[in-house]
Amino acid sequence: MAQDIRVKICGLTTPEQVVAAAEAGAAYIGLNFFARSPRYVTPDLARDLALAAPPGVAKVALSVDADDALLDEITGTVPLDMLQLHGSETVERVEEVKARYGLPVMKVVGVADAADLAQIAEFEAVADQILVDAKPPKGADRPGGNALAFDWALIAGREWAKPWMLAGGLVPGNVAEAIAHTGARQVDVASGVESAPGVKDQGLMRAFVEAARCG
Ligand SMILES: O=C(O)c1ccccc1N[C@@H]1O[C@H](COP(=O)(O)O)[C@@H](O)[C@H]1O
Repeated sequence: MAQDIRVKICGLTTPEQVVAAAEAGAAYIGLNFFARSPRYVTPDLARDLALAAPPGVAKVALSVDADDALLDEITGTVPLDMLQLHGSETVERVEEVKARYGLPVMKVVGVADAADLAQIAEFEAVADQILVDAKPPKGADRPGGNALAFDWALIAGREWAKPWMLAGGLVPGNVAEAIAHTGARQVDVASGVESAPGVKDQGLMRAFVEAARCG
């Protein structure tokens, strides 16, 4: 039986990819403003992508330790539903961003071992959602989008007060198992539905959403 799982497809770079993600059943699309990412988009391109999204699909801006100038430009150019903070932003910075832009904030917590989970409790006090992602490997040149999974057993059976998403190394072939292990009701994917870095594949997006919902 189909489960009510919400999927975020992150790092879309063309209007065609946005339409394909929505048709595949994505509840959220992610627009990536981290300049070193193969999924990076300028605010002007992101505006076109956001306008290509059908009503009901939430548009999420991913940034990494962005200053106010960059967030001012992004939020002033792109119609958005949520800000995803994917760097080493503090609890105080999350509060500032929420107050300044009036948008829901999803804070990312990178997990490699049990000690990292303490951060979730800190951030759920201030963020609207938590994205639980794999911690990047040493020497990685970006803090996410590394096709790396963490040990899902670390969060099996955990419950948090705020809505949360699972990310990190998810692909059509493992997303059902990840959901079964962790109890996630929302999942996020970037590299796992691509034919090349930054190029989303319609068939993989469909397969991912179907696997997430149907197991
Ligand atoms: O996708 C990126 O390039 C990226 C760059 C910088 C920060 C975050 C990034 N992506 C986020 O990471 C998760 C997991 O990625 P993956 O599925 O393991 O490739 C992704 O869903 C984005 O939210």
